[in-house]
Amino acid sequence: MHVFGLTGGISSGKSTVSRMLRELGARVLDADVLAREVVEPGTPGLQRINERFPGVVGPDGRLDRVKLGAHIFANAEERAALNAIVHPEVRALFLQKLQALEAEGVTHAVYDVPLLIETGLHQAMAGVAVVWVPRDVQKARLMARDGLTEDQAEARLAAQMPLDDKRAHATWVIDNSGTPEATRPRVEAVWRAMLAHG
Ligand SMILES: Nc1ncnc2c1ncn2[C@@H]1O[C@H](COP(=O)(O)OP(=O)(O)OP(=O)(O)O)[C@@H](O)[C@H]1O
Repeated sequence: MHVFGLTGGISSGKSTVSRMLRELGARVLDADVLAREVVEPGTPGLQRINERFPGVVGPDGRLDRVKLGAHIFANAEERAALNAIVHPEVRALFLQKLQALEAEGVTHAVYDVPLLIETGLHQAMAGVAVVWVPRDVQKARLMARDGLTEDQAEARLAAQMPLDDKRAHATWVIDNSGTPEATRPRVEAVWRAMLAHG
C-alpha cells in the first residue's frame, strides 16, 4: 500500500482538495475523523480519557470537548497526557482502516492530516502534497469563512507553521490561489503522479 500525505494550513483549501481527490476515486483517510472516532461513546479511548480527566464525559456518555479543551488549553503536561491516550488509538485505527482498504484491493491511499509536518509523520509517507496559497489569500479566505477581523485572522495564522515553510517538505505543492476550476487540474496531476508511484 502506498500512502500519501495531504496537508495545508488553516483555510488553505485542504478540504476542497480532499473532496476533489475523492471525486477522482482516491480513498482518503481523514485524521480529524479518526480522532473523533476513537473517543466515541463506548470506546476504550473515551474510557481512558474519563479515568484521566474526570468530569469531561457528559451525562449523555459523550466527550465534552469544550470542557476538555478548556482544561488542556493552557497546560502542556495535561495536553501531553491527552495525546498519549489519543495518538496510539488513532494510529491503531489508521492501520486498521488501511488493512481494510488493502483487503478491498486498494493500492494507493491518501492520509489527510492537518499537522502532518509538525508531527513528523510526513517522513513516513510515500509522498506529501501541500495545499498552498499566498499568505494574503489565506488571510482573506479565513476572514471571509470564519467572519474574523484582520487582527483575529493574523493571530490564528501566527499560531501556525507558515505554508511557505510547509512547502519545503512537499513532494507536490498544490497551488490553490486561483479559482477552484484552476485547482482541479493540479489535483488531477498530483493524483496521477501518486498512482504512478511504485
Ligand atoms: N480556490 C478557491 N477559491 C476561492 N475560495 C476557496 C478556494 N478554495 C477554498 N476556498 C474557500 O476558502 C475557505 C477554506 O477552504 P477549505 O475549507 O477547503 O480549507 P481547509 O484548508 O480545509 O481549511 P481548515 O483546515 O481551516 O478547515 C472556504 O471558505 C472555501 O470555500
